[in-house]
Amino acid sequence: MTAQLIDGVALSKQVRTEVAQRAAALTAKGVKPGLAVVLVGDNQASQVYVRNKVKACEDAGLHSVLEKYEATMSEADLLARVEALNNDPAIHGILVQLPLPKHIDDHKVIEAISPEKDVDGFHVASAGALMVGEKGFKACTPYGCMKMLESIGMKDLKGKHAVVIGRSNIVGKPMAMMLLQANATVTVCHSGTADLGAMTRQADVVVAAVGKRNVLTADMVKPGAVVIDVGMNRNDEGKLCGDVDFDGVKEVAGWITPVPGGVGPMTITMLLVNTLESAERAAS
Ligand SMILES: Nc1nc(=O)c2c([nH]1)NC[C@@H]1CN(c3ccc(C(=O)N[C@@H](CCC(=O)O)C(=O)O)cc3)C=[N+]21
Repeated sequence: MTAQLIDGVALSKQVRTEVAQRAAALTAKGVKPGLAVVLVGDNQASQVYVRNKVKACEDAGLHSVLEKYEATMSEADLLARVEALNNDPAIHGILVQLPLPKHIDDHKVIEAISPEKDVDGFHVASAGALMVGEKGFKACTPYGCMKMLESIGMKDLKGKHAVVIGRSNIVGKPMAMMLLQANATVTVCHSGTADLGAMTRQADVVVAAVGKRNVLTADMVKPGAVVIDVGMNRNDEGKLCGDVDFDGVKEVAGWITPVPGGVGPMTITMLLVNTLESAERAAS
């Protein structure tokens, strides 16, 4: 193995300690940061993620509320709950867990969240703010990836070429914008890209965010490159794995993030950071 590991658990611990200190200071001033997590339906994976988020809040001294609803909940009822949370002064962040049941329009629900409480960074106003370099909540997963780069001395990416694989609204697109903001030269690849390997072999930083195993293999990586794996898949044995062929790529890359223990924990960490900052803004 030539690559060094970027440990998302260790980095999370560091950042969450800071969050806990700032949350305690704010609480002492009478404002306890609060996150509301809304879960509709009984998606197994969602139950686990949501529990992890609530536990992370508790550990950092944030107030959290978990609202669970039946899969049959109407869209109108969900929109009414979001509106109530928008108006609840004890709540500084609102997260509506995706995916939502099919009869509910997720776009409509996300747009109903007040941008001041959109700690997921999914609202059009948050995406727009990122696009034009204004203040707004950054989507937690790409934000966590940027923190990981910062942790290895790559806060400024001037002169570096970053290749993002994937163009989703929640990871690929905001990731590209954040890398651009950090002065990288950015290429976004996707299912319509003719020769993915030709692109990734030029990259100093590769971010894989497709949701498919082995999208990035050793032959596609420039020696010494930084490889960030956003994927969350199951292999044939049912084990959690990313989009990157970790065993192959770790022999070529300079740095690599593991799955599990990489981007996932950082996503939750940045959710705490956003919630804390929302509360700090509300208190000032
Ligand atoms: N409104 C909304 N916001 C989200 O941020 C959101 C969402 N909906 N829907 C689902 C996805 C998924 N997601 C994860 C976050 C952390 C881990 C995580 O911590 N994973 C651990 C392992 C967990 C395990 O063992 O299963 C790791 O990678 O080490 C996973 C998945 C947030 N999501």
